[in-house]
Amino acid sequence: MKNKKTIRAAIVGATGYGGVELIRLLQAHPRVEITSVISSTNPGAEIIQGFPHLTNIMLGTLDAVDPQLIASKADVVFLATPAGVAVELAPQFLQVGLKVIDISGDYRLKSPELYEKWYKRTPADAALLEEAVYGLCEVWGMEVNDTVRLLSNPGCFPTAILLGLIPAVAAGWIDLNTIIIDAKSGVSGAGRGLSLSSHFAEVNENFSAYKLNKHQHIPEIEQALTRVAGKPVVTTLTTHLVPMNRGIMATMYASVAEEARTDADFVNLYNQYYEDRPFVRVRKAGTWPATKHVTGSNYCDIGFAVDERTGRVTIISVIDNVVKGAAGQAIQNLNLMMGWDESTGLMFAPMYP
Ligand SMILES: NC(=O)C1=CN([C@@H]2O[C@H](COP(=O)(O)OP(=O)(O)OC[C@H]3O[C@@H](n4cnc5c(N)ncnc54)[C@H](OP(=O)(O)O)[C@@H]3O)[C@@H](O)[C@H]2O)C=CC1
Ligand SMILES: CC(=O)N[C@@H](CCC(=O)OP(=O)(O)O)C(=O)O
Repeated sequence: MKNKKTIRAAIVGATGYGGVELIRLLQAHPRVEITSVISSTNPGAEIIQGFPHLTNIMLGTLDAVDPQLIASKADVVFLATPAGVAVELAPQFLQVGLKVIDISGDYRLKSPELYEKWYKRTPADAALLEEAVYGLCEVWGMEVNDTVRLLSNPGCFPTAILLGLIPAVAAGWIDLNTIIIDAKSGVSGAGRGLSLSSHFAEVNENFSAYKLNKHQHIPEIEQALTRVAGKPVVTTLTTHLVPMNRGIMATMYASVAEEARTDADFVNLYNQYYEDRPFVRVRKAGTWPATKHVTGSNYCDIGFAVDERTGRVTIISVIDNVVKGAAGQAIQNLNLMMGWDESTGLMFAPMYP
């Protein structure tokens, strides 16, 4: 597929938040044609029936989940489906020769036992878990190329958290035993399905913590940090739901090593680490990002505050969960798989206000 001028893409889960965002971004991508949008529950329906905002943009009807049909129409398939679905579907799509980009958590953990423990589901085939490439572009983008058949897109919280922590961990600037992560997400992170916890009256004017010490992103974060550090890393993550549609803010705390004394030290380190990476923006010392600074975009913005009094650093990292945390990063990975510039079709500014 490398350097092919254009490719044809199919989207499974096209009626969910991640899938609809893939439609929005891919329809404006200069080298991708969306040739199939797929629904397991409503094949045959017109896509604009449920999504009037796509009027005049996306025509046609939803296809069924039929690997042979999809392979006849597309080169690559995005899976924007709930946990457990890609375990079943990815092997079928690979079998018919499609490339697979999975935005669920099904292929992120290398250990089947860990997946079973944290997701409480049957894990994917161990050989496919081994084969899947974890596409955190700014860190392991060099592994994403035309040989990749199965690309596992990082989770929304892990994307913000890992981009915020990895340069400091790689440099040995923070004490690995002291990392605490406090993260907040807008409600779209929970998907489009109805549930009591995402009900307006439950979320509006409210701020709640959930899945304490049980969040499925904990092993994903630890797996990545362990890989970077070269020794086991464990961490505490508390996730919160905040009354907004999009956005994740991850606030990380850790004790700093002697050589990392000031905000400016961190700014320089991160600017070096992310040099030439178009989607990470490091804030100047003394200024910090807010979720609105990245809304609707593929950016991750990061800022720092070193406290000489406590010897700790606070790192703040923000993303749009549906873009950089899902559809945008998935397209960034597709660009790398295709040998295209990683920013192709993704260089739009955030929405403001
Ligand atoms: N929302 C977010 O910010 C992020 C989400 N993710 C992950 O991405 C995935 C999708 O998330 P999101 O879009 O929010 O979820 P949604 O619940 O909004 O959408 C999921 C879609 O999957 C489809 N689906 C459900 N079951 C099946 C099945 N058995 N076979 C095929 N399709 C099925 C449904 O469409 P239909 O009924 O029409 O088939 C549904 O619209 C999840 O794994 C999520 O954890 C990752 C990062 C961020
Ligand atoms: C607000 C909210 O509920 N967010 C979800 C994000 C889930 C997600 O994106 O799941 P995977 O990355 O594991 O696929 C959560 O915290 O579970």
